[in-house]
Amino acid sequence: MTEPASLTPPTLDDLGWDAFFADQLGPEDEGLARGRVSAVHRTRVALLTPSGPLALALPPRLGTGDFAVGDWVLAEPGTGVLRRRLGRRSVLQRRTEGAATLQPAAANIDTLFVVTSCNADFNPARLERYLALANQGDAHPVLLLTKADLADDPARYRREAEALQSGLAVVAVNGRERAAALEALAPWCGPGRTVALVGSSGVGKSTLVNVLAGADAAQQETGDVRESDAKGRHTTTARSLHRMAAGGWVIDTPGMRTLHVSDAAEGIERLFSDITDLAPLCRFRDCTHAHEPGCAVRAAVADGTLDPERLVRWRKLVDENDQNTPAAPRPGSSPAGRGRRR
Ligand SMILES: Nc1nc2c(ncn2[C@@H]2O[C@H](COP(=O)(O)OP(=O)(O)OP(=O)(O)O)[C@@H](O)[C@H]2O)c(=O)[nH]1
Ligand SMILES: [Zn+2]
Repeated sequence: MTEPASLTPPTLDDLGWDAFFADQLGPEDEGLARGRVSAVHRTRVALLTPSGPLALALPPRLGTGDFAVGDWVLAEPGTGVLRRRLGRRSVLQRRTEGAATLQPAAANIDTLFVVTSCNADFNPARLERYLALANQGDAHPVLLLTKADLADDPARYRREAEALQSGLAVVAVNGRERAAALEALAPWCGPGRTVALVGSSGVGKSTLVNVLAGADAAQQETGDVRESDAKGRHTTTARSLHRMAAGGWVIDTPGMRTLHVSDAAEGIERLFSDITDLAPLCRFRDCTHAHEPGCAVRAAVADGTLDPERLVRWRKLVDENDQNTPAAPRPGSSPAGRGRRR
């Protein structure tokens, strides 16, 4: 009799180990356990390794906040004592209220599924924030449209979604139709691949995680558990890595709903490449595309090739990002001189 897949420890390849991580090893790392962070709790970090689960033993000075689900670490076999965390290929991070530094939420993700339903939840400005986050963290975004079955004109949502970022893959998916959903998402979910889901409450993320990860996700938090909370709050703060039926891994990412962009200038630039690609054609090199003569961006709005609302949203997001991103100290500027009036 063969063991159920969920009881067989994954191989390194299964876990997503590849040359990017192998290249970070030196001779001194010989014999260390290579583990992938499967859950980050307030006081502990859980690993998956080819020899089974392992609890990471952290030195006293290190909090669990330095780790993200999906991270790769080297630890002493047996004791689980941390040696070091490996460099990340991608990371989703955000600044939480009052925090000075960015908090990593998930690491080494290949694909970020940005989930929205085809109804009032569909909000370009919010979706653009998620896309900027994915771009900035080097995770490839894919937009998932749920509840197309309930929409009068699902094609309209698809058109609007495709216009959010050049080349963006948009997939209509209904988690209540298991086989079709698995097939639609298969390109991103195979062995060694890691996906994460973001989107607002009620769009169908839990339903999709359950479809993708089946029994593995059911052991953890489910929509049922959360619904039992009368105030609609999450009953857990942990994020975790679930093995998908297709061989890859899915990270559910609670706590990434209210999204304030910061430190995401490059992600925003990629998102709005239709605007940023035009900027070099403006007469002034530092054109703000607001009032300057010879502005190629406003010309594109005038001739109908650029949606004026998109320009408004771009400006808002850039401003928000500037406000939330602590300015790097400029050479030669003293703190006292910075805010001075002339
Ligand atoms: N008709 C239809 N219903 C859907 C679809 N996707 C999800 N639902 C339903 O929408 C409701 C919300 O789905 P959830 O998976 O709990 O949504 P969620 O995004 O996880 O929400 P939170 O748990 O609050 O984060 C459930 O009743 C699902 O059955 C879809 O494509 N079509
Ligand atoms: Zn301009």
